[in-house]
Amino acid sequence: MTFLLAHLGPTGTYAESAAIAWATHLKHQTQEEVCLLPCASIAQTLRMAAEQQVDFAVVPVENSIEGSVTVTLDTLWQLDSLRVQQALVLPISHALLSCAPTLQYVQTVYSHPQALAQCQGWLEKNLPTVQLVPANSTTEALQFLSTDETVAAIASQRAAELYNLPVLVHPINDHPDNCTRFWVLSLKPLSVGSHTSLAFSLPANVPGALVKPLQLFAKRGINLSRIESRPTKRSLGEYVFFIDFESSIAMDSVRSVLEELQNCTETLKVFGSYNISFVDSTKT
Ligand SMILES: O=C(O)C(=O)C[C@]1(C(=O)O)C=C[C@@H](O)C=C1
Repeated sequence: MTFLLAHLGPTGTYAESAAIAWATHLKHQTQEEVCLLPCASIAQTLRMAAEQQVDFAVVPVENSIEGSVTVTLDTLWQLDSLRVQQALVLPISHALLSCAPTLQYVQTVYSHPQALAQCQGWLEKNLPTVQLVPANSTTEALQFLSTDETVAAIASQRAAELYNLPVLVHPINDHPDNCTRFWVLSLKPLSVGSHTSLAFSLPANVPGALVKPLQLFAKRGINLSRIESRPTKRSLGEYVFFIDFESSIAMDSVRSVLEELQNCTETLKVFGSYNISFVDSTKT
C-alpha cells in the first residue's frame, strides 16, 4: 500500500517541508510507502483529501506573525468532512532569492501573500519602491528568476537549493521566531489528542449570543488557545467562530461542553482532537 499526501506546491514550499515531516512519521509508524502530491492551491489540497483522491492533506492554518490562513479555515468550514489528525509547527525563515547581482537591480518581488506580509518591514526598509506580486505559493514564481535579473522571490533556503537559485539576503522575516502551524487532515474519524479545534455559527445576532458558548469553556476550566471569526458569507455582520482549546475530546468536561454547545449554536463542526509536534526544519 502507498499513502498519498497532498500539499501546496510546486516542490520546495514550506507546506512540502511539513508534508515530508508527516511522511517520515507515517513511514516509520506503518512501514508503508508515502507519495507526496503537490497541488496548485490550499483549497485544492483540501479538496483532494475530501474527494478521497489522497489519504492526507497538509495545510498551513496559522502563522505567528500574520495569524490565520483564512482560506484553510473557510474551506474546512465548507467541506465539513475532514478531521485534523496532527498539528505540526514549522520554523519559517525566509530568504530573498534572485539572480540580480545586488538589491538595486530588483524591481519585482513575488511570493505567497503570507510570506510577503511576514517580511513587510524588511521590504519597506530595503526595497521600498519594488512591485510586490502575490503568488499561490512561495515557489510558484521561481521559474521566472533565472531569465530575469530584475525579479526576486521570497522563499526558503531549501527552495533555493532545489531550484539552484542564488540567495541574495537571508533571513528577511520581520521576527526571528517566525513559525507556522500546519494541520494534517484526512477523512478518518475523530482521533484523540491534547488539543481540540471546532467552529460554530450563532442562531441569532443578539447581545450575549457569543458569551453563552464561551462561558461553557470557562465554567469547566478549559483554556482556549485561539479564537478567530470569519464571515459566514451569507450576510454582512454574520460570523463563524473558530476555536482551539487545550483539552482532549476524550475528557468528560469536553464532552459536556460539546453537548451543551449544541443548544446555543446554530451549526457546530468539530474539526478534530490532535497532538502538536515541532518540526526540526533542518531535517526536511
Ligand atoms: O507558500 C508556501 O511555501 C506555503 O507553504 C504556504 C505558507 C502559508 O500559506 O502560510 C506556509 C508557510 C509560510 O507561512 C508562508 C506560506
